[in-house]
Amino acid sequence: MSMLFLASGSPRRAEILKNFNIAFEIIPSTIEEKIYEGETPEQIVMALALEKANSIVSQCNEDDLIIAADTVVVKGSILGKPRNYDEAYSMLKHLENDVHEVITGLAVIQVGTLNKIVTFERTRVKFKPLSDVKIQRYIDSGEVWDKAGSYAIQGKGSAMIEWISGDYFNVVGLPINKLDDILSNHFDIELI
Ligand SMILES: Cc1cn([C@H]2C[C@H](O)[C@@H](COP(=O)(O)OP(=O)(O)OP(=O)(O)O)O2)c(=O)[nH]c1=O
Repeated sequence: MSMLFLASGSPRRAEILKNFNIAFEIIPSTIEEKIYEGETPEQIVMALALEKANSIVSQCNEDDLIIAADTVVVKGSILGKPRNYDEAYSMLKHLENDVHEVITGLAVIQVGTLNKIVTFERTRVKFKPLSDVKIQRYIDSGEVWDKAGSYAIQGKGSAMIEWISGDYFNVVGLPINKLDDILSNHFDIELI
């Protein structure tokens, strides 16, 4: 019997997929997220998503499908996860009172055939103005650490957001609307 695998250690990605009546297992990928020089954010997130998916192929069976994703925040440069307080502070300072993009690369591969679909989704997000004190308090809340761009739209970060344009779930890390199309059109799997 074929199985669906999510190659991710992100609890958010698993939560999004759990909304649906579809069985899946989690195998976190252990790839080193290296920097791809000279490539666009879209190329980078697609390459990383594919690399994450490929990294668990040896643990699956021929009929299985693997899903993986990679999310970055983009405003001029690419903002990944903050490594320390100063990085979190400068990311949030850079994002406040302006519009940025959240781009998620999505890869779905079929183990036996190595048939693969790799794509990306983009969501625009507008932050409201944030005082320095507010930024400090937000970092102190502890929410920033494992999040691209140092915020979580699904958490306290929601209070900093004026509007978004595009798929909300793409910001949280899994563009579910696009994943639904891929599973349905290419692999005969219906989420709904
Ligand atoms: C912008 C934003 C990002 N994020 C998260 C989603 C991703 O988990 C994380 C970006 O890091 P990723 O490297 O995409 O994913 P990950 O390392 O957490 O998990 P894995 O590679 O094992 O799948 O940022 C939020 O949860 N909320 C947000 O609003």
